[in-house]
Amino acid sequence: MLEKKSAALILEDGSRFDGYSFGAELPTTGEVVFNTAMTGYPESLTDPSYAGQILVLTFPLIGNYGVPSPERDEWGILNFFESEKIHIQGLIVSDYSFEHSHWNAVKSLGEWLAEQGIPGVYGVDTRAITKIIREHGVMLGKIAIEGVAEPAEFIDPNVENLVAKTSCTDIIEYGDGEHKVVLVDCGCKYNIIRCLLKRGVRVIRVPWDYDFTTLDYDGVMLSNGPGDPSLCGATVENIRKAFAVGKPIFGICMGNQLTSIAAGASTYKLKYGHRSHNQPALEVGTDRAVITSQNHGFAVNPEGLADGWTPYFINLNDGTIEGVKHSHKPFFTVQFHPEATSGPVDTEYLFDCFIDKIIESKR
Ligand SMILES: NC(=O)CC[C@H](N)C(=O)O
Repeated sequence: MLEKKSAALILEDGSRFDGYSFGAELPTTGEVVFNTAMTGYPESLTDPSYAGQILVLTFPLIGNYGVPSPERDEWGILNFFESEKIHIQGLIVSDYSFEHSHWNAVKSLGEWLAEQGIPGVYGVDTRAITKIIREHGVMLGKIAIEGVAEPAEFIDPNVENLVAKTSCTDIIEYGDGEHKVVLVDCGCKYNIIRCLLKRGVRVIRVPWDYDFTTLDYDGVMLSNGPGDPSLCGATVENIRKAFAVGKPIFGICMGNQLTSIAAGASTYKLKYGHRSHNQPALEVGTDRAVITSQNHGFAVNPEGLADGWTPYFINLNDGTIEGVKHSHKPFFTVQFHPEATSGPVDTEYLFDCFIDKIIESKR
């Protein structure tokens, strides 16, 4: 057992939660968000959409299965993580498991956080923190560590273009499948690439602001990504050009928000985000609901959507828009994660719909 060092999460409203440090002993500041999923911390921590955020996990027992091996698949993609590094700013848990056990674990969660310079706090009531955020709305926070100077100010990560910070900077190609899909990397999760590759796609991953309409492609995949969608004007311009090209477009999360903006809608910040594995979404015009994995703090206001565009899914908890689609063009998007990892795979069929649209549009 490590020697206990005190650490605390301090919220903008002055509330303070005292616990102990694990991971890197580096104070930090960021936007405090909560996720209610019971599993998937290796995937969540490496999801680039969490950039700038201090993540609070409501499920109490965390770290019990350690951190998986960094093995890669034939395309060079890490098998058990969603990107190359941890993207969260800090981690807050209730009951940290000092002793992990899993066939595939190569280290503990605390060691992994320490290695990557990310602080963690354990021994706090993460459900109490969540209740405060739900009442007050999303807040900034600081992690303070005993014996180390506290960050002077609360810093809001969303004023920066986090997509530009997490996107690739060069074009990367994966696979040799028959369908050429441009993947616009706004801070892409690896499972989007895996879901495309296993469906016979050659993936051409391009930076967030790259004018992909100059390339030869069969379809466009717009990825998830961190921060405020209204800061990604360059991507929105390129999506408008892609509307004119007319080839299939599929957007996920940030990709949904940017497509909706390109189609005339706007985005706003939710009181607190949707981050869990059990968000119910209704397919508009049907009786079919799907259980979805989500991780977003912004949402689409559909007012202003151009003719032909309609909401695709609606969140059954709060009625927010969970995607848009075009009535006669092969364009559709979702706010949730059909590539959920971890999380329910109910909506992975949407990748098949995308491939079907590509096949149809090639005819
Ligand atoms: N996962 C995502 O793509 C999130 C999109 C955006 N950053 C939001 O929080 O709403």
